[in-house]
Amino acid sequence: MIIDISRPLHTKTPTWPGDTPFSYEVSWSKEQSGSVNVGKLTMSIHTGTHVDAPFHFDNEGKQTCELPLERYIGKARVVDMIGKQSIGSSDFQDLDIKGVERLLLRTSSWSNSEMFPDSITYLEADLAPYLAAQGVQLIGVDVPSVDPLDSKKLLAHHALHRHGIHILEGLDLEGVNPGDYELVALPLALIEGDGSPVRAILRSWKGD
Ligand SMILES: Nc1ccccc1C(=O)C[C@H](N)C(=O)O
Ligand SMILES: [Zn+2]
Ligand SMILES: [Zn+2]
Repeated sequence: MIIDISRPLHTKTPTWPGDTPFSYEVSWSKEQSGSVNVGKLTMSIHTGTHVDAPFHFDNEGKQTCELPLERYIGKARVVDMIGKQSIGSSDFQDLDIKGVERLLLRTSSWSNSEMFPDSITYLEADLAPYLAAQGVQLIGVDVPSVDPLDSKKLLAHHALHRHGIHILEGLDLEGVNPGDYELVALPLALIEGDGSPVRAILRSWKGD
């Protein structure tokens, strides 16, 4: 069974304040072309469910096509982090995540999916070295950013990047039970890019 953990993209999908609104239109209709409807898509890369490429926050960082695909496909653990203002290494005291390569955090802090949130559960800068020591290589969150929404320094983004942890944002983890799954969330083959929208799905893990 496939669990779709992507947010739907349509004109009501909230965008980062000030960023490009989402739009899809048939720019060349079947009547006009004589054969097909042809669509045109305009959106920010950071709308809905997406990956951040390091170039998003580092001019020297890797762009989308340079992202290693194996990070975005494989065994992943969903953990419950509901009701926290922020998440640091101490929040993992009672959890054993040793050897978990892909970690998805269910914060449930984006309550109204039709509105951009006012505040979200964010990651503390001390989390990245802790996660890296456990073997984590990809972190996924159910909110638009791993940092506080008003952050300019993006401490969590930079710390995760320094520790080789890739970032997946804007997941929909409502109703997903904690546990192990297979994750697929592949970025597009954009030659240039500061990230990419993804179709993110989970499948039940069928054993190692
Ligand atoms: N789309 C934006 C427009 C303007 C300023 C920031 C953004 C971001 O998306 C940054 C965010 N920290 C992010 O997680 O990727
Ligand atoms: Zn982003
Ligand atoms: Zn980000």
